[in-house]
Amino acid sequence: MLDLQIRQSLGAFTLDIAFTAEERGVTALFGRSGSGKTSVINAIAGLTRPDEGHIRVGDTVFFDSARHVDVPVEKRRIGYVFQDSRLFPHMTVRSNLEYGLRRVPAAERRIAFGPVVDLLGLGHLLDRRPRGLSGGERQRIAFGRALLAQPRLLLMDEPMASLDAARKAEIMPYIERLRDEMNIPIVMVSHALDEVVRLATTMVLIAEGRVRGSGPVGTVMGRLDLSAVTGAQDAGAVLDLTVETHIPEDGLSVLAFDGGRLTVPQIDRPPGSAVRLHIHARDVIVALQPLAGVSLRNALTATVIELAEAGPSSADVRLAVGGSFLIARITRAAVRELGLMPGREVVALVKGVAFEPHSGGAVSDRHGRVVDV
Ligand SMILES: Nc1ncnc2c1ncn2[C@@H]1O[C@H](COP(=O)(O)OP(=O)(O)OP(=O)(O)O)[C@@H](O)[C@H]1O
Repeated sequence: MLDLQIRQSLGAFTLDIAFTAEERGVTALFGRSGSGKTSVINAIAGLTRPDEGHIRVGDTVFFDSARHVDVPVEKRRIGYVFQDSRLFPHMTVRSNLEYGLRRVPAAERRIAFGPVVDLLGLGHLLDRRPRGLSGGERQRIAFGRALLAQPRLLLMDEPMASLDAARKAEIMPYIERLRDEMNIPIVMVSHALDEVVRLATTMVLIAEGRVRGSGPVGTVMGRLDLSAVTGAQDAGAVLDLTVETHIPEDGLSVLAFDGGRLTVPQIDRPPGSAVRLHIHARDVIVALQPLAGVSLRNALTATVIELAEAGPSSADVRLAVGGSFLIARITRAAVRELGLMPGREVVALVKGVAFEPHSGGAVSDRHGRVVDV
């Protein structure tokens, strides 16, 4: 368990942050510029000192003001990856990587050079120098260097912010592999919702130095009160499903979760794989009963949980589907005409989904694409 509770005055700005997160996977600190995300990871790294509170990772206490614990930066064994890779330009890729390894006594090394090079696809780059490599390649080397320093925790501050969309698409699968195969907790700062939805296990939404919501991504994204913080354009829910079966003759895959099944264009992952879907509120339609004679295949039985205004003419409807949530953005006139209110059973029709692969294994080129279903 990652357990953080800190108060810290930074000039006129006050950071007052508390959250817990699973150690497994990626904890994403998400918020606008200036909300305090970097200040939180600087405190975790030990680069700054909170006025009070505690920072713990599992049994390891980095900071605890009540117990006068403040482990110095170099003893925390935290890997830090910045927006720009900060590699040594005069050294080869191999030497840059070995720099991480050499800082740890041989007896304490449990992450070895070869597997990290394989994991990050760096084998063909070892004799090159950082100059001339793409931004994505340099960032992969920075991940490798941080990993080889045998960290207890990996901090990533906007690791994709300086990359264009194509490079970002290239590097995301490597971050997924880090997440799924290395068994090191990762705390990542991001202000890009697509990154958070794709990579995060736990999402911590930060605004003005405070946590507005935290928990599993699907739970945080499914809250209507937070859609203004995440960005109204992006309102929508996240579902974690499992590939149940493929229907090759129709080019379809059937995905299952505790609220039912969704049929999507065939995806390149074996049955049993975990798949994450980002379902935008504008792609969900609400009906009072199952519709006959429509081309949409995906209809889920749902219960209205909550309604909120989303604009002069629109409303967001939060729907429970099994243990998961969907959000539908519809007109306020429709809310009135359908008599929608909390507790009402409805049918949620899903028009489109975006794939966000969320487990190890091969990543196909379909991932990340928005498709109509
Ligand atoms: N040492 C400091 N002294 C005074 N103000 C500070 C200090 N450190 C941070 N701040 C202020 O704290 C606020 C939060 O900064 P922080 O860099 O943590 O935000 P952020 O969410 O990471 O933003 P960005 O995405 O732009 O990096 C900002 O208003 C910043 O100016």
